[in-house]
Amino acid sequence: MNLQPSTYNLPPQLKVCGLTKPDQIQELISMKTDFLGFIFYEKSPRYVLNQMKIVDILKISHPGKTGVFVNEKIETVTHIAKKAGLHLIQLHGDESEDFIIELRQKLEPSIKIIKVIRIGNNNEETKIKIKETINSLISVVDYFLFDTDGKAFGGTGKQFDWTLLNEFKIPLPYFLSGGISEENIENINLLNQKPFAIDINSKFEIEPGNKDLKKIKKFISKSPKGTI
Ligand SMILES: O=C(O)c1ccccc1N[C@@H]1O[C@H](COP(=O)(O)O)[C@@H](O)[C@H]1O
Repeated sequence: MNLQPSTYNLPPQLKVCGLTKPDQIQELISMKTDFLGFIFYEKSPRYVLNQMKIVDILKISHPGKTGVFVNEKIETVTHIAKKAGLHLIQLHGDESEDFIIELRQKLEPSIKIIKVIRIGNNNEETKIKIKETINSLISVVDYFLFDTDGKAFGGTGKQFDWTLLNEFKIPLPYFLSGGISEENIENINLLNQKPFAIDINSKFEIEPGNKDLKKIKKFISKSPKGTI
């Protein structure tokens, strides 16, 4: 294969989020996507249950099926996790430490929890919020995910100032997210502590929930995963 010279490096793992089409999911699996993200938030234009049945998700054979929830009831999260055979739960709202502790008790022990920290403008207030959130959640989650704080809970297509992360020691592996695209990924080199995974979504779509597989393929082939 004739690879073009890469201008960026990628972390070891890739998550593609906002999936709604079974044929695209199969192709992403054959492209060795590590995490498949399904959005269980009714207000999202990528709400998976508008396009697929829960049993269709159950039938997908892949070890990184991730359910994205926003301020959902514990009973709903645990019910969907079981019915869809999820391996990871991504909490993308304002879920508290107590909520996560209770959720953890009710989930199958093998299910990992990703807690999203949404990041606003680069200022003192934001820094304090990030520090406090990290410290309060370190022992109750498996991964952090840093995304941009915007009007919507997620899928904003907007990037936050990644250099803000250099101000903290991040005590868990983390996913980097928020408007990641071919144009801005090279800024990953500015990060002192590299992400465990990147999470791509709206910048790789033809329309919400309809992924641009050619674009994703090109993105991965320009820089094999694990080059950082
Ligand atoms: O994509 C959505 O519609 C969505 C809705 C509610 C919560 C999370 C959502 N997606 C997550 O948002 C981030 C960033 O996406 P983008 O690259 O900025 O489009 C990603 O982690 C998705 O899991």
